[in-house]
Amino acid sequence: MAPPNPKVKAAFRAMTNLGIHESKVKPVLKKLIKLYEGNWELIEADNYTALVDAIFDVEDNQQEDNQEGGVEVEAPAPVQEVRPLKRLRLRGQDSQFSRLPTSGGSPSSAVSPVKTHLPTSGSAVSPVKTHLPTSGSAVSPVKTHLPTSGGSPSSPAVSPVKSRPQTSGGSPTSPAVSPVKSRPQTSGGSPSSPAVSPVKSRPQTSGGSPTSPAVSPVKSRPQTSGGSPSSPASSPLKSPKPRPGTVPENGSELQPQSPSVLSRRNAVVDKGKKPISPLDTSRRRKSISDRSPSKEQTVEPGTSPSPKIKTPHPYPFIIPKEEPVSDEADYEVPISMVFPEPLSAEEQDDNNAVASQCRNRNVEDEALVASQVHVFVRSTCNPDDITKGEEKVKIPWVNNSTNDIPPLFHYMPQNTVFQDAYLNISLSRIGNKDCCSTCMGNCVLSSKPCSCANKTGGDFAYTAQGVVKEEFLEECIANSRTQSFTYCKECPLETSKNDGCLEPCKGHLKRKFIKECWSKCGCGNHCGNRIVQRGITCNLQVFLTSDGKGWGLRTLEELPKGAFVCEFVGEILTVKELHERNKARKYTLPILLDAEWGSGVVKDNQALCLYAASYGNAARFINHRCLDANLIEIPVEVESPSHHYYHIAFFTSRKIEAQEELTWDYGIDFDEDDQSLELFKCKCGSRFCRNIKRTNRMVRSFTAA
Ligand SMILES: C[S@@+](CC[C@H](N)C(=O)[O-])C[C@H]1O[C@@H](n2cnc3c(N)ncnc32)[C@H](O)[C@@H]1O
Repeated sequence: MAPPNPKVKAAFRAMTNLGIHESKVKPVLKKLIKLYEGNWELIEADNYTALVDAIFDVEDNQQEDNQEGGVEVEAPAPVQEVRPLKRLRLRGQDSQFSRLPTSGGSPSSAVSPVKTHLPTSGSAVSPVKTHLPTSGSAVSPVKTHLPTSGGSPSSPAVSPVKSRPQTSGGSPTSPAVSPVKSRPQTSGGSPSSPAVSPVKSRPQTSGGSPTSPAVSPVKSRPQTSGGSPSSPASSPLKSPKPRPGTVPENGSELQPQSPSVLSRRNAVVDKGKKPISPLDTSRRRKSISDRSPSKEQTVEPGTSPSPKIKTPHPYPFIIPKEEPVSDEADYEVPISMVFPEPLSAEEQDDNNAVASQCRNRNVEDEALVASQVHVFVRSTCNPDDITKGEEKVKIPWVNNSTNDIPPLFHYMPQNTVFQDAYLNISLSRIGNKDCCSTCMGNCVLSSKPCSCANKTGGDFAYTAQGVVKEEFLEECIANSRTQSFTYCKECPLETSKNDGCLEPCKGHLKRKFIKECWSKCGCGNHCGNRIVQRGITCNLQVFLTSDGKGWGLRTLEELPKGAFVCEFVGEILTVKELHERNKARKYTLPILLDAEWGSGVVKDNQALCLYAASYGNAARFINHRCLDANLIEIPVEVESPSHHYYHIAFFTSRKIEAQEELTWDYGIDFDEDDQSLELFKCKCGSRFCRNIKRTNRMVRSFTAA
């Protein structure tokens, strides 16, 4: 028999000093060693906080289980024993994850007990108790079963916490927030930087208070038949009131822009273009009629073609490893988890610091990192599903080349108001022309276009097969390339800056809208004119790109031309909030929901944008490609009869092969001469790359001089 590991002995000793008996320590320690892949630094850090946490949670769970089953709970441990453990655990929670968002706006104390099962190296399944934020006080108990490392071929590595594949019963809730469309920017392209968000706003209502915390349902997700009452997906979009500037540093660097974007100086860039004045046409894109059929380099060598195939472990802390603790059989280790709520700017900083420290493994305060990492890992980095069960499909992530993990963010399946945005979505505002209340079944199969189709332009945008019609799609693509703009007399973006320096409107891209049927329509949820609102249905995967763009999103299945991939989801901000955020955090370039701004009906304080750095969905991982990207964004009207608020949906602009990276043209103008705007060095690889052209021009002019 191998001599006892001195680290194990030291751990026992430390626990004994805290009054915890060896018998309680041993099984938990064994699990922890596996969970942390034998990384003793994490276990020992902060006087064995992780171990104490786990032991404590085991006890908690045992007690809860006993209570649930009506069984007499064993006598509580002496107060002296328990207190120090509680403190340790609570301190960690308080530091970053204790306050949970609720749809009601106030930090919620309510949590949804969700049972998940931790993967184990053997066949045993470890039940893990998680506490998820709820949209209200409702609690939805959800049981999840994690595959064991040996059992599930789909598990690339053992994940500390496995969220269950979504289900009809409704997913656990997620912290509410709302997306906004911004553009990616940033110097150097941080792989950890979050994302972008599209959304569009509608003409504000004159009576509505822009600052009203009114909650409006933004996006319904009809397909979750069971619809958890606590699911934020079905709840209004009002988020709690986090402090302004809650964007993680790395997230703030990622805002892609499509419809419109802000520069660091708050200059508007539409479709990624440099601020353009009505008189300045020089910066507009030239129309290119033939789209390049070239495909992105997509398949990462050695990556799994589908989530079903086992891939090398992407995360260093979660891979079980042989450890000489004991030869006892694996057993269940319940661990309590509290999911985070939107973090304050400071907390975001802390989190980002933790994440980057984890990556670099070059930290000054290992103890701090270690004490936070286990919570972070459990709640955020499930390699089997970044959505935490919020979507109908799982979206795994893989990284076969480095130890990097995806950036910290809160997965959110639908846009949610950050604070002041007023959406004014109500059934009473949806008139007869705005819905097809007398329709039945599937509108798309009808020979006559319904009212919704009329609003789309006289015909349905979707075919009976559920893809965007060729003609409609081609028009959208052409519009995005030729860039036709409208201009405000007084642009909400400029006036909301409130800096005494009113600049002319930079222009807002004209777009073709799709109007989908919705709840006030007579048709059913299966109606073919309800595509975007059903959410993601294709198999996607987040992966670390091999060409320096950081993380990217790819499809694991072949997608036909015109197929819906995902919506751009993020926080819904007013442009005023956006400016405030930009003051607090430089380099943020959100996307504007500016479809109606040129009409003059949108007041400054009602103009909206989307911001996906902190809260968003899989779209935050979509990288930019100049001109011949394989996705096109199309604004989609679902629940709002005007274009004050709307959704931005990504559809394939051509057939896409399985394993191809999904890309979107952020609309960046690499000729940007605004010194305050830091753009990443484009590595899209397109032969139309605007950055390459710019570089070539610079070289030429340099040589000429
Ligand atoms: C919306 S995020 C996309 C996801 C991001 N790659 C990540 O790792 O989180 C936008 C950021 O990705 C990087 N990026 C996107 N497209 C790129 C490109 N074509 N070339 C270089 N970097 C790119 C830039 O850092 C940009 O700020």
